[in-house]
Amino acid sequence: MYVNTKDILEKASKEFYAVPAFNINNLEFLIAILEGAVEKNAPVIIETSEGAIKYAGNGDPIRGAKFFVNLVKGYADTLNIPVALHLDHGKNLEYIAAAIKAGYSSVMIDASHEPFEENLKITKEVVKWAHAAGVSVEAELGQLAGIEDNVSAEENVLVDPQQAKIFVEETGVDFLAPAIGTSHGAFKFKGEAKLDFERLEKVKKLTNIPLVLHGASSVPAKYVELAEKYGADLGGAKGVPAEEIKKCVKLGINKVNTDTDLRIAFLAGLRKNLTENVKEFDPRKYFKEGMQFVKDVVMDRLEFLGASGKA
Ligand SMILES: O=C(COP(=O)(O)O)N(O)CCCCO
Ligand code: NA
Ligand SMILES: [Zn+2]
Repeated sequence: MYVNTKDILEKASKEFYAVPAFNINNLEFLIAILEGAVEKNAPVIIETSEGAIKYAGNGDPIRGAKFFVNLVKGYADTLNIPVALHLDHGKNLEYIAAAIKAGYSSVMIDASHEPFEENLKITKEVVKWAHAAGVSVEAELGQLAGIEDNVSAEENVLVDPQQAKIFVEETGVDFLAPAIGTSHGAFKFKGEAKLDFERLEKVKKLTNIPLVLHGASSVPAKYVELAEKYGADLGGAKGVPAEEIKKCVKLGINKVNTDTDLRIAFLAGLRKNLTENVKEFDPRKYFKEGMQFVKDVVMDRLEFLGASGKA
């Protein structure tokens, strides 16, 4: 069933588990994710970046947003697990408005690159709009490094826990993404993964709302190696070890954004299948292996985040 993101995350926050938010750009990833969540009897959040909406709407945000709401709601309403649709990294008010109007469960207003007061002001506006339409809101404090889609920043700016308390009280935001050292994309961390757990613990205590971990892909070596075996060049790819993410969940992270892991898994399956079936030209056949790998990553993540069986 199609639900509000807040309902999924409030439950997770109370019971200290996390729900993955998986990015999609097409039908194949959606099917793989939802079938994996059904198999694990788990809640799941589907999210689209503004770039995904632009892609699906061929440049028109209203068409793209409606496309994804109808696709996700249509599929979710035939399932017995809770499914939410979230706008990831909303920066452009035209896209945020299109998502709210189309019927997204929630939207992120990412004004984290603005000074604190500006971020607070913009977020307050979006919360008013979204709540009037029954849509929940995510915001970000601090900045992640890393480039992906139209989301980029030079270096990490870690969240200030005192600011987080004020921010949540003043804006009424439903869930918050505190920057604690992760970054987007397949090439995270210069050296070892370094997440600021003390900072995270303080933010949870001071805000007491569901928290979001961005840049949470683990970049599993087995799919990197398989993709490279069939011609990809992902040299130096590195992610957040699952154990580190599990520590974050224990400290109050409840939504775990995952995009890169699905991209690499699909790439590995697609390259493998195309190489091994040179006569195949039916996409329903040559996409299958990539979809299976995406489903495997989804089920593994639902398991280690503690979302399995929580539908
Ligand atoms: O935080 C994340 C996930 O990051 P990753 O999967 O790269 O670790 N996202 O918000 C999804 C990707 C951003 C724009 O495409
Ligand atoms: Na988000
Ligand atoms: Zn992100």
